[in-house]
Amino acid sequence: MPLPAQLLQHPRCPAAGPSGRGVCGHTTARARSRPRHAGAWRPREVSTTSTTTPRASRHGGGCSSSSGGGRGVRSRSGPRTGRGSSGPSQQQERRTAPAVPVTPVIEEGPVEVPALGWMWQAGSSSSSGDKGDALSRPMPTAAATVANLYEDRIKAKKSLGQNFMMDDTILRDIVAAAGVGPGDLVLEVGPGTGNLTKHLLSAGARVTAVEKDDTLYGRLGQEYAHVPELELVNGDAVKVGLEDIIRHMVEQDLRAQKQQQQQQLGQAQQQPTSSVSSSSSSPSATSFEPDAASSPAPPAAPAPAPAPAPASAAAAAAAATAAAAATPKPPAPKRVKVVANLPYNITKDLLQLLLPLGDLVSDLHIMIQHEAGERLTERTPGGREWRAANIRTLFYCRPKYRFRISRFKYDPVPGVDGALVTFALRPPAARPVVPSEQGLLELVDKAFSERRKKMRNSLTPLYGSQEVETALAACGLNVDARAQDLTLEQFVALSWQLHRQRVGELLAVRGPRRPEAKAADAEAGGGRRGPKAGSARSK
Ligand SMILES: C[S@@+](CC[C@H](N)C(=O)[O-])C[C@H]1O[C@@H](n2cnc3c(N)ncnc32)[C@H](O)[C@@H]1O
Repeated sequence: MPLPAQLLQHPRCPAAGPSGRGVCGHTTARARSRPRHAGAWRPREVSTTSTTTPRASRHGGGCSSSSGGGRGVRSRSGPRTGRGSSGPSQQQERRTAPAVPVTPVIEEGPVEVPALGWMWQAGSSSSSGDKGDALSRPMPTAAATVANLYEDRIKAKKSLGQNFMMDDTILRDIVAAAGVGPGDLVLEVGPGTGNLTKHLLSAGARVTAVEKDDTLYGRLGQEYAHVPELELVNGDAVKVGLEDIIRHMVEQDLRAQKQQQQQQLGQAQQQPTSSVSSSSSSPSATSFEPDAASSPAPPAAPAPAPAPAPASAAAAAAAATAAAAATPKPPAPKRVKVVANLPYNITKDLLQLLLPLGDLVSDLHIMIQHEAGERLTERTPGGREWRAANIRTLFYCRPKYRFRISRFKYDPVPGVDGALVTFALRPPAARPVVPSEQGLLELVDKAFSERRKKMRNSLTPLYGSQEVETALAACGLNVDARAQDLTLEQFVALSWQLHRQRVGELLAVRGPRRPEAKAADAEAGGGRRGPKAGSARSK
């Protein structure tokens, strides 16, 4: 685990974990021998003085040993709009700040663990447009922010799956793989120390993050209090009502987009008006200039030409089209991206919650256990790893295994490696057509519940054995098939066939239906019909 030079393993650190690899990121004995911060992490204070030396910029707020009596990085930045004023020296500093890449500033000499909150100082918001300031400020590494937790004697909670990512390169890779860019809406589950959050924010996303741990939520809340791009929710992501939260994100953004569009329209309307009014105040001034120079008497202004009537209906249509093109389209709702280093114990529940939300969510990019990632992205039936979760996943999305992540990049070190997996969600209209989504999922769950049994036996609580055999045969499948032999398409065909058989039975009992009921049915079905029996051949 590469660490900044000054963040060597603390020899007595219990958090070094079983690996003993020094991933805890604690400070060296030298650094710790200095007066410990009253709290290495504090609510962010806004100082309007500019007294910071580069060294002091590493100190947390309130550290008695830091020059300027406050967090260097804060005092240096000056306020963002509405939060105090920046003195001339600060402005000068801002102008001259070199636009270096966002990398940790490694300094010589004794250092403290950098305080959390590397960039969200006044003037650093993406909305402020003042990037130079943010970029010139030291950014604590992911490892350092974790070390900061331990400095405050906060231990990682196993029950909450707290294995913090320690490698900024991986965090950047995740954000890049997720294609997060300016203006994107991102839901993060389990921000923890904010390690991933800060990379999402620095990519320009608006982030809503749900954290269950009260302590970590409290720390983030104070640190990012003045960051409008981040909204924090305290709660269990599985129970907090994620769908409502996501819907709210989309609606809020849509309102903001509409407001922005109206403002732009207002500005655009003002501009042509002023140019028209200036030209009308000195009509044809430019065109008459040469004549004015050669003749004392200005020529008479030509009579205004009558507005040309549209030569034809085609011209009128063209004019209407041009007018329509000039009218901006109303903004479209954005779909949300979910990016998270998930606690492994809630992966399954969260996927069940999020995969069906393809109308609101475009894709999930989640760090999960490597083995779980391999299983969920399996596409070939027949193996022991082919499960109900594969069918469900493929029904709702296209899963893709992106890259493996060594367990030694986390602290504490978990028992297994991680992986980044992407799930590109299908909007509801792009999913396979089935008689009932719930019915298909029940059929799949039941079929896999006793995977070693033949389906004509495992499905018996839902369907009779003969009924299943008939349906399998009608779909061109082996009547002895087991759940693990079938693809998603074959399950879809089977569910249609079973549905048809049931409807047929009902009709046989009730007798033929009246034509008007059939017509009503056809209308309700919207023309979306299932595949014909026999269209799904067994492999
Ligand atoms: C694996 S850590 C990831 C932390 C951080 N994002 C990182 O990459 O270092 C998982 C985070 O999820 C939080 N968490 C655990 N269970 C949760 C739940 N049910 N709802 C929301 N957050 C949860 C933990 O407190 C922890 O902060």
